[in-house]
Amino acid sequence: MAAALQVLRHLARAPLGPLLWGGPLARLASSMALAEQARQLFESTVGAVLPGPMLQRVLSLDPDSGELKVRDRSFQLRQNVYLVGFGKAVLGMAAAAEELLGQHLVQGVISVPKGIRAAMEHAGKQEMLLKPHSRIQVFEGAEDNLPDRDALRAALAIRQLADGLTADDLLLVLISGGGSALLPAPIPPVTLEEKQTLTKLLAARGATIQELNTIRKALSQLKGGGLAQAAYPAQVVSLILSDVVGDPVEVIASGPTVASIHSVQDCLHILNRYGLRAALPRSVKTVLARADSDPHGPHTCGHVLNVILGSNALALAEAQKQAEALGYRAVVLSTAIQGDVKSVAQFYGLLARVAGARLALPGARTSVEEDDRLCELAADLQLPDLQLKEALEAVVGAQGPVCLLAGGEPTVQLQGSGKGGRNQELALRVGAELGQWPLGTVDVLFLSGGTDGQDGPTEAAGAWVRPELSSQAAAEGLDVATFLAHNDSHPFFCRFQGGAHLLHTGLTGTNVMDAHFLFLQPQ
Ligand SMILES: Nc1ncnc2c1ncn2[C@@H]1O[C@H](COP(=O)(O)OP(=O)(O)OP(=O)(O)O)[C@@H](O)[C@H]1O
Ligand SMILES: O=C(O)[C@H](O)CO
Repeated sequence: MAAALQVLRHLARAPLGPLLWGGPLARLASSMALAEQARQLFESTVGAVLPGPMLQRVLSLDPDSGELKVRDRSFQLRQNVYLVGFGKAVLGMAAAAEELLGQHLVQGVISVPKGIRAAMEHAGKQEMLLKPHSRIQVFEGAEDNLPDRDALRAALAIRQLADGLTADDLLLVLISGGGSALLPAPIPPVTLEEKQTLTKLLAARGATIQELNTIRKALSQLKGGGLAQAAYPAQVVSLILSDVVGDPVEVIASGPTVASIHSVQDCLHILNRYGLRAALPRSVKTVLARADSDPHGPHTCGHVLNVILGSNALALAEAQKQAEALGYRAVVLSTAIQGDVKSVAQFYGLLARVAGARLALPGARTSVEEDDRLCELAADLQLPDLQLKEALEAVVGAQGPVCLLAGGEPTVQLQGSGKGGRNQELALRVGAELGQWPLGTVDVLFLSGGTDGQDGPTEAAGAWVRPELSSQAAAEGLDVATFLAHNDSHPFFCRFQGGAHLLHTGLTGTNVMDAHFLFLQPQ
């Protein structure tokens, strides 16, 4: 038995090859190899968007002249640089920035997720950590991605630093996903607890990140351009790692260095849409009413340079390269996957069916109804960059294993009080969909993972599934539909096959939304 396991482990690490196809042991080994490759591909995807290298691609400093280049703009440094930052990837970004700026950096304050330093130390990721005598003060907070007292303290320290700057100073702002929860500074009389409750309710009812952050901006001193305003007249350079589809700088971390263009009416529409307008606390009503009659109007941000450092597209481009190196025909389907997780799961389920049929028998077609239904599902999701036709054409011409890659952030409308995250819920739903179709002679694996390494309030990054999921779960006494009805994907995957389908990376120190991989391999 031990020897057989050794063989399987070896096969799991070995590149895919025709040797692995055919026969029951070979099928098991092939299945393990596929899962192992999916994990490795996910790691490479994350590796492509680690903060340090991304920052170094955009920033350079001439040590003799003190000229800082940010893409094609130059800034003269004379020990006049201050730094603030907030987000899941900001610790590594700050470490890289401090190294580059040297003596020019006077002082910094960053707000990063609770436990991130210990996690990076534990993982031996020294490049993500600040040096012992760093000039940057670190606050850890926002446990489970919710604004808390620690994050509030960090936000106040950041505001104080920004308030004290002069026209001779340069403020470097490091921004990444998760920044909204790490920079809470509610406008009085709104309290932190009230803001937290409203954010939680909006998220649970399926509000998009654009909607959520429109409300956050209206209730915050620092979001929606407030930080840039506080730093004026200093020059401000914001370096932004995008975790939002389309990289909109006004949405990422609620745009603290981008003037908000939203009106109170926009906020009221959103609150109406999610049935929250009637129950608003008095403080929120007061702040919204005041904003309507604000004589200063919106903040202006002419003194700011906002630069996107990296995004999901960069990560998937690397995944595509790696998958091709492993012998797959790889296609990036979309980097803008959004919409309800149920619709997204139906789309992937049917895509596997349609693509699998074409891969098994290149001349054959699935039924016209199935093709039409797939197009309908795709149209409902409104994915601006979807390469569906190209992907299906690539499948027909592949004559071997195929990997379809996508990225984005589906939305979960919470119905139950269960524990889970977008990625585990999506994987579970796709697993259930795959079980409905006869996939014949094609091996299928679907993986969904959050590039930050934390899927919702769980320790897993995501999960992977195969078409046998529902039947194998039933054999263990686990009913997929029941877990789904309670949004309980995490306990499901913890129990199913002893947790073997969970994707565990620990906090990665970066954050460019989620990655979805669909592997199709002829047997
Ligand atoms: N039980 C659950 N099942 C499925 N999804 C859940 C569950 N609980 C929370 N979620 C979803 O998890 C998401 C929050 O997770 P997470 O903290 O990973 O967010 P995030 O979007 O990655 O954060 P950020 O964008 O700020 O980096 C929300 O979209 C929420 O709907
Ligand atoms: O922090 C936030 O607002 C989200 O992660 C989107 O950037």
